[in-house]
Amino acid sequence: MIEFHRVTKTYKGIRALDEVSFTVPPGTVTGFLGPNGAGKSTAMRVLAGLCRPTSGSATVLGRPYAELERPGYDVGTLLDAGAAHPGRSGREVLTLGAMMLGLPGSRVDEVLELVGLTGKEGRRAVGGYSLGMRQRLGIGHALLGRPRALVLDEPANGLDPQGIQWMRELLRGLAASGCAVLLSSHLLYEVEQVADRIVLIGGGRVLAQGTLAELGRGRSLEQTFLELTSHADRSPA
Ligand SMILES: Nc1ncnc2c1ncn2[C@@H]1O[C@H](COP(=O)(O)OP(=O)(O)OP(=O)(O)O)[C@@H](O)[C@H]1O
Repeated sequence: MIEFHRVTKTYKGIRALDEVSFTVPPGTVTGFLGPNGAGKSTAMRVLAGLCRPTSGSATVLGRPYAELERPGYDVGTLLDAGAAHPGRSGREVLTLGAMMLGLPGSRVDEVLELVGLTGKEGRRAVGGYSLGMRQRLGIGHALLGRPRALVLDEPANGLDPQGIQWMRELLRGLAASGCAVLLSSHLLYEVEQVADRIVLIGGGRVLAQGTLAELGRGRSLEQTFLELTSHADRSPA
């Protein structure tokens, strides 16, 4: 379970998040949507312990990230596909991640297979990877510890149609095994295919949340998105 409880985050003069509350239940994929600058990445960074909320709490399995005893096994995150060192190979990036979690080398092979970076691709330097390959590596890194919650910031960017289909099946499979998946994306059609629930934010506030059917009431997700976000202004910090 992922839970945001009245999370506010202000930067100098900017209220990036304003009393944001929602949950991502286990066994679901929750699509996290909002226009550019809505606050999605900030919320995910707060959840992953990369920045502190000004007030409120964001928790995984009932605890803030910093208080998790085995964070790599509790929550996997992909927040920036460009974060891996460009001089390391994909296999080296995953090997370092596995070592930090105390996982055997066989888990690296499993994950390389899972994300389709086997053989030569796994041995290439990440600096030479396409965006789609970096996303696959980032998803693999997030999955190393078979976490019970997964936080993915725009993982479909750069994936080709096969890659998008692969990711859709992967996320549905993870949710079926009980994982709580929070997925941000601007690809509304894709979110419609994979998500059980939607949280829509704009101007740092939750504008709507619920199942696709509850939000849409017969409209497409795109129509709902455009209608609800057209007047979302940010309140002053
Ligand atoms: N480190 C920072 N310092 C100051 N302002 C920031 C910082 N990070 C984010 N912001 C501001 O917080 C607001 C929310 O940004 P955020 O990146 O969370 O939005 P987003 O929904 O992820 O956008 P996008 O869809 O464009 O990725 C924006 O106004 C942004 O400029």
